[in-house]
Amino acid sequence: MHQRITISPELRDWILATTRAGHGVPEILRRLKENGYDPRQSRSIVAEVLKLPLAALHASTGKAPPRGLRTKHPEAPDVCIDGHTIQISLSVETPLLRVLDGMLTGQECDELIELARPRLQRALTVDSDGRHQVDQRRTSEGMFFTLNELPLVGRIEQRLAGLLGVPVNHGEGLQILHYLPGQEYEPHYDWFDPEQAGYDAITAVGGQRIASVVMYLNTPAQGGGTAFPELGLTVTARRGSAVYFAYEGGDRSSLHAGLPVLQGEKWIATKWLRERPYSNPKKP
Ligand SMILES: O=C(O)CCC(=O)C(=O)O
Ligand SMILES: [Fe+2]
Repeated sequence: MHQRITISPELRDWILATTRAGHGVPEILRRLKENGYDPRQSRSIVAEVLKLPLAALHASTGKAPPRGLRTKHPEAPDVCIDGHTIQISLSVETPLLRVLDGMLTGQECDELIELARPRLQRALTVDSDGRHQVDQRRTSEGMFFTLNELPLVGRIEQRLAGLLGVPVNHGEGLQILHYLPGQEYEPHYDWFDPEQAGYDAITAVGGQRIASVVMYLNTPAQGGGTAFPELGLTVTARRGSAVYFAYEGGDRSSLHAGLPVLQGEKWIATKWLRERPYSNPKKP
């Protein structure tokens, strides 16, 4: 399991001393990079030690923080969209996170699984040049629906748009993932690292990702929850429920993982949202 990012007293002292000596954040980030620190982690560490909002550190990288749309965060107890009621059963403010019960009906879950099953392929991740690649950190199988590909997909996308106040075309195509026992998705961020070589290519259309919704299509017999190690929180994978989390400007507390399935299998549908229009919905 991934450890919470720990900041050694020496590193903390060095950051404070370097700041007091008159060096700015860009210089501190440059020196950390020279010393082998991952830039995304460095920004989080510096933000924490200097008590700066993480988004402020984007300025140090020469990349603008997201300036497009932001999601509206659903508020407890319930939200009703087109006659479908979703229960907000847990709310966290940092990171912005909501557990959504009844996001999908049991029948919608079953239908999504059956539509996806014949189209599954080894799930990929996006590499530093913006290309999709096989990755040992992600051992599940998956597939993507295009936007509004089928009436069921379109209905779910409309529901998410209503719930989060972001038009459907800000969404990437719905991704279905299937995990077998032992399979997992190791801790990661869904937002793109501005320091990453392929950042400009990945964000050229749609801009930065601002939020994710992971919808559980079945209840694994054991394991398979979504863990947020910075919070010490694991969201139970339960058929029809979902976890929504937002991370505008890059938020390291949104670190999360699909825990290994211990028994049975796990199916999820993930929707990633961008700050600007990303997809062209298929006309119904
Ligand atoms: O499998 C999970 O619970 C998390 C999936 C996830 O993080 C993703 O699809 O980005
Ligand atoms: Fe993720």
